[in-house]
Amino acid sequence: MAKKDLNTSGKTSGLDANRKKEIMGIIVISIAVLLGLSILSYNPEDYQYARSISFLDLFNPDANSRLVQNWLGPVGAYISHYLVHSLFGYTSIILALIVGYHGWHIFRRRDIRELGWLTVLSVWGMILLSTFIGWLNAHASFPDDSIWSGTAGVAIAQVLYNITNIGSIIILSVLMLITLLMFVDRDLQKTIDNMKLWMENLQEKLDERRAARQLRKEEKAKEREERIAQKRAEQEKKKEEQAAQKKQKQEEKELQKKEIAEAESEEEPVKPAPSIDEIVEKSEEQDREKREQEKAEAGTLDTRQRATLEKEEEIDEDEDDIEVSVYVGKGEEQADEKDLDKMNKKKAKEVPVIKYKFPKVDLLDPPPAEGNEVDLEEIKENKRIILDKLKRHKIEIVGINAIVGPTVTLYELEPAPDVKISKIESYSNDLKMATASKGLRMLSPIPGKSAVGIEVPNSTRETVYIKEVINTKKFVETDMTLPVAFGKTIENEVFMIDLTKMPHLLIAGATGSGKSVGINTIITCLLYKCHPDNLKFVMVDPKKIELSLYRNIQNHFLAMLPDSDEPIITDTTKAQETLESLCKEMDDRYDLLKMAMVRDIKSYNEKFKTGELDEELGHRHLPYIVVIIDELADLMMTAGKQIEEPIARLAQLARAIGIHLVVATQRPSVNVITGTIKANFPARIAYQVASKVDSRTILDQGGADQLIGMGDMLFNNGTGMVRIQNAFVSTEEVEKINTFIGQQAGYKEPFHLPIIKDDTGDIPDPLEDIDEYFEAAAKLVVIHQQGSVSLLQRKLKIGYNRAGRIIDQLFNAGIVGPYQGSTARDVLVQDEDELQELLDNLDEYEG
Ligand SMILES: Nc1ncnc2c1ncn2[C@@H]1O[C@H](COP(=O)(O)OP(=O)(O)OP(=O)(O)O)[C@@H](O)[C@H]1O
Repeated sequence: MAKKDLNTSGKTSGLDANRKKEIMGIIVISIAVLLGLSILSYNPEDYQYARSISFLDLFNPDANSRLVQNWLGPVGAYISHYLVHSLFGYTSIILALIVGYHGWHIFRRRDIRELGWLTVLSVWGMILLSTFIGWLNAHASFPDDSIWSGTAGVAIAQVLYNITNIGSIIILSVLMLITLLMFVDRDLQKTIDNMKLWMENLQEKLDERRAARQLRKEEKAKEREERIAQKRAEQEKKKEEQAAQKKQKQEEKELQKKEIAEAESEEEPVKPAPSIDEIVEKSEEQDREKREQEKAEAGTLDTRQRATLEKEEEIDEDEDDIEVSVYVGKGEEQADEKDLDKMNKKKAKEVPVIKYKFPKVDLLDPPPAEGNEVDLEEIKENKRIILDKLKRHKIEIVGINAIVGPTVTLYELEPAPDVKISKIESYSNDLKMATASKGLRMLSPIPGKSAVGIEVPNSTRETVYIKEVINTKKFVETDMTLPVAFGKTIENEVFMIDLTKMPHLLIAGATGSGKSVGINTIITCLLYKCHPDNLKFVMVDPKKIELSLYRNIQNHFLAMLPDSDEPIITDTTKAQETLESLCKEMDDRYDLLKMAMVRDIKSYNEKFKTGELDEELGHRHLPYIVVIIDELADLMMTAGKQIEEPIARLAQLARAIGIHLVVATQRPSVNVITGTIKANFPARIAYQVASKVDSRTILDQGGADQLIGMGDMLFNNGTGMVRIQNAFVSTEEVEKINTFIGQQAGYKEPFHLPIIKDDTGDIPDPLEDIDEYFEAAAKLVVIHQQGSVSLLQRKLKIGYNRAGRIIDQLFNAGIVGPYQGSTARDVLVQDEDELQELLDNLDEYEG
C-alpha cells in the first residue's frame, strides 16, 4: 500500500516532478559551469574577432572562428565580454557560482526561495567587490588591469570617489566588512558575540598555556632539586665506598705482600733484567698511582681534617645572628724527648762502616711553654665584618665555621642554596680591605664541600718551632725513606712528605719570604732521620752564604766532584759540571740496577746488603743523593740551557735511582722556571710571592700572592693544595747540628761523584791530578790481570769513587782497556817489566 503511494506520489503526465527538478538542476549547473568557463577564459581580443564573424560564418567550416581564444568560442567571447569587460570583471564569477548553487538546490529538490537573501547578498557582494577593486585599480594602480573589476566597477568607484573623495575607500571598506560579516553570519550581534567569545577563548587558552608552562617549570625545578639531592647522596655513598675499597685494597695489598714474601722465601724465580725504560716507567707508574689515590682521597680529606679538630666555642651574639663554631686542631702527639735519640742510636749501630752519632733532639730550641691563645674577640669581629660585607652585596650565608691555625684562621662559609659561589670570590678585595689584613686567600669552593673558605691572617701569629715538628710521634715513628716535615697545617697537624715519593721539589718565594729557612727545615729533617751512609747532599749555593754552614758535614753528608776544593758549589761552571756528573752517576746507577735485575734503589740496596751482588762487578751500596739548589735564577741567567738540560734530565729519570732535586728560586719567572723544568717537578712549594703572575708560574694558580711571609707557604703536588706554616729552624740550631756531626770522624773524604770525560774526544793528560795510589794500583792490576774497581777498593782500602777514578787514569795511561759494563776491563800490559817501562816513559813525559 505504502509502495503504491510512493510510486504514485508526485507523478504528473510524462516525467516525474522530482526527475524534472533533477534535470532542471543539472541544466542550471551546466549553465553555471559554461558561464564560469567563459569568464575564466576571457581574452580582451576575443570580442573583436567575435564581432567580425557573421552569423553564416558560424556554419562555414573554413571560417576563422577558431581564432577566438575563449574556451567556449564566439559565444563564450560574447558572454565574457559583457560580464568581465563591461560589467564586473572577474568578480562576475560570483554570478556563475550563484547560478551553480541554484542549480544544486534545484537538483536536491529544495525550495530555491530559501536562496533569496543569499542571492541578493552575493550580487551585492559582487558589485561591492568589483567597485572596491576598481577603486584600487584607479587610485592605487593595483591591480594594474581593470579586468579584475570591469568597467562598471571602475565607474561606480569613480562616481563614489567624486562624491566622497578619499572617504570612498573607507566607505567601501566598511561596507565590505559588513557584507563579509553578514555573509559569515547574518546576525551581526551574534557575530560580535561570537567574536567576543572567540577572544575570550583565546585569552583563556593563553592563560592555560601560561599556567601549564609555570607548572612545568616548577616541576622541572623540583626534579632538579631532587636530582641534586640524589647526586649528593650518591657522592656521599661513593666516598664511603671509596674509603671501604681503599681499606680493602690495602688489606689485599698487605695480604699479597705477605704471600709474595712467603713465596720468595721458598724460591726466588729468575726474572729477566729490566731495561732503564722499564725501571723509569714502573716508578712513574707508581707515582701516578699514588697521585690518583691521593686525588680520590682528596674528597674525604675534609672529614679527616675535621675529625681531628676540637670544637672550642660557639659564638652566638644576637638571637638572629648566625652562630660561628670555632675549631682548633688538637695538635700532633709529642714523642718522648729520648725516643728519637734511642731509635737513631739503634739505626747507627746497624751501619758499621763508620761510627756515627745522630744529632740529638735537645740540640733544638724548645718551643715556649705557653702557646697562643685563641682570640675569640678577633674571630667575632672578623665574622661580623665578613657577614656585613656579604649582606650588603645581598649574599646570604647560612652557616659559618672558624678553624684557627697557627698563622691564619679559615672561615668556612656556607652560602644559601641560590647564592653563586663565584659571586663571593669577586668581593675578595673588598673583604681584604674590610678586615685590614695583609693577605686574604679565597677557597671557592673548599675542595669537596659546598662551602667557601676565607683565610684571614691572625693578628698574632704563632711560630712553629722545628722541635715541635721533629719531636712528634708522627715524625719519630715514620718509616718514610726521606721524611720531610715542613711544618703545621691549619688544623695543627704536622705536614710530612717522603721526598722519594715526590720525587723532586720546586720552591719559589720572594726575598725574605722564608725559603732559606724552608731549605734548612728540609735538610734538618733529613739529618735527624738519615744515616750518612744512606744520604748525600749536593749543595749548590750561588748566593754563597745560605748553605755555607753545611761545609762542616762534608765528610759525612756531602757529595762533590773529586777535583773540587769547595764542598758547597757556588760557581756556575762547577754547578754545571756537577749536574752533568750527577747525570753520569744516574746512568751508572741504572746500569747497576739493570745488572742486579731490580727496579729501584731500595730493592738494589737490600740485595746488595744480603751479599747477592758481586762487588767485583762494580756493585756498591747506593746512598740517596739530594741535590739542593738555592737560587736557580743565578744559574739560569749565566748558563741557561747548560743548566736547564741536566736538571730536566735528572728530574725526568732520577726518581728510581735515588737522586732527588730541591730547587729554589726567588724569581719565579718563566725564563727561570721554564716549561721543561716545570713539567718535571710535579711537587711545588710557594712562599709569599710578589704577584698573581708569579703565583701562577709556580702553582698554576693564584694564592701565593696572598701569603703573608715568614714561612707561610702553599704546597701543591698536583692533587691539591695545602697551606702550611713552615717550621722555624734558626741559624744557631743549624750550626749546633753541623758542629755535632762535623766533629765526628766520619769518612776520609766527601762522597765523590764520577768524573765526566772530555767529550771533545781528546784523552785528558794522564799525568794531571794523578792519584798517589796510581802506581800501586797499576801494579795490582797487572799482577792480577784484572782491571776492576773492586780489586782496588779491597787491596788499597779506598772508596768506590776513588778506585773508579784511578781505573779511569789507568785507562788514560793505556794500562787497562775501556769500560765493558758488567765485566772487568782488559789489562793491556802483559807483565811488570812492561809496566815499568811504561811508567818510566810517563815520568819522562812529566819531567
Ligand atoms: N718559618 C718561619 N717562622 C718564623 N719566621 C720565619 C720563618 N721563615 C722565615 N722567617 C723569618 O723571615 C726571615 C727571612 O727568611 P729567609 O731568610 O728564609 O727568607 P728567604 O726567602 O730565604 O730570603 P732570601 O731569598 O732573601 O734569602 C728570617 O730571618 C726569619 O726571621
